[in-house]
Amino acid sequence: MIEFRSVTKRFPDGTVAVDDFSLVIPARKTTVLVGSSGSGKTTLLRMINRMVDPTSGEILIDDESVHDRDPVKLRRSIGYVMQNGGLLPHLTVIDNVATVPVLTGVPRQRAREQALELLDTVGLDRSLAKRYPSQLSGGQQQRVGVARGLAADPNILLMDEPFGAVDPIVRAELQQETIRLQQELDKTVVFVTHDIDEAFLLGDQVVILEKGAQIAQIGSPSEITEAPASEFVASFIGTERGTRALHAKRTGAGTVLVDAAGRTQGVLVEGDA
Ligand SMILES: Nc1ncnc2c1ncn2[C@@H]1O[C@H](COP(=O)(O)OP(=O)(O)OP(=O)(O)O)[C@@H](O)[C@H]1O
Repeated sequence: MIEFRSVTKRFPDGTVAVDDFSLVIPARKTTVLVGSSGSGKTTLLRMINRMVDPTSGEILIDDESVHDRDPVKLRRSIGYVMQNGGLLPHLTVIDNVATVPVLTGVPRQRAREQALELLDTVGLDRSLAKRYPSQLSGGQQQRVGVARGLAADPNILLMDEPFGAVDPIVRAELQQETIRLQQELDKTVVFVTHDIDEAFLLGDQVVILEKGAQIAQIGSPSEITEAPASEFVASFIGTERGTRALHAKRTGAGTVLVDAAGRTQGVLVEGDA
């Protein structure tokens, strides 16, 4: 479990990126922080692994303040996946994945074997292991980024707009892979995005943020769609535009619920009555 207690971050230039933020992030679930650009999502994420330290307040992991942890060790024990994959351009795929384990003392050969297994986990062919990041597609680079984030077998995985830079089809593939990985690996995932559809697809808990990381609403995707807490949330999730309005559609396989764009959102379970 990760807990933010009244956390504020004021940068030296006076910008208050996060203003008195409190949140409990349950273990082994995916929590998505979603909000428009500049709402403080990245700053929140980076305070978990101490890439950024709060000005005031506390962040606890399993009831222990991160402030009492060595920042380097803490950072290596938490997986972090960045938007551009965060790969080191001068290292091959396999060495990119093996870097953190080697730094923490795993023998190089063992770390490389584990790295190959991780390529399987994220759905990459092992034949890519010797390539450099520039020789991969954007989607492949993101998968390597995820493998890298998982390399230290962390309990916590932080993902910062990891699929922001890939095309919509690859993005959808990566989202499905993320769902599969989460079921398989059972990590505490904190995922940042500005895409509400991605948030609803991946999040067990979705936190909608306004400027200064003010929480506009927090809940499961269905709790939020069924009862948006404010005009802001309603317009953010698009209910006003009607894009999320569901209607029933009969198909050969039964009745499904589709949204305004024609995407299937669920299957209607019909009772006997
Ligand atoms: N090092 C810094 N110094 C000064 N201000 C900063 C710094 N880093 C971030 N900020 C400011 O803090 C606010 C929140 O930034 P942050 O990157 O956390 O937002 P975000 O929600 O992740 O945005 P985006 O989706 O654009 O990445 C912004 O106004 C940003 O300009």
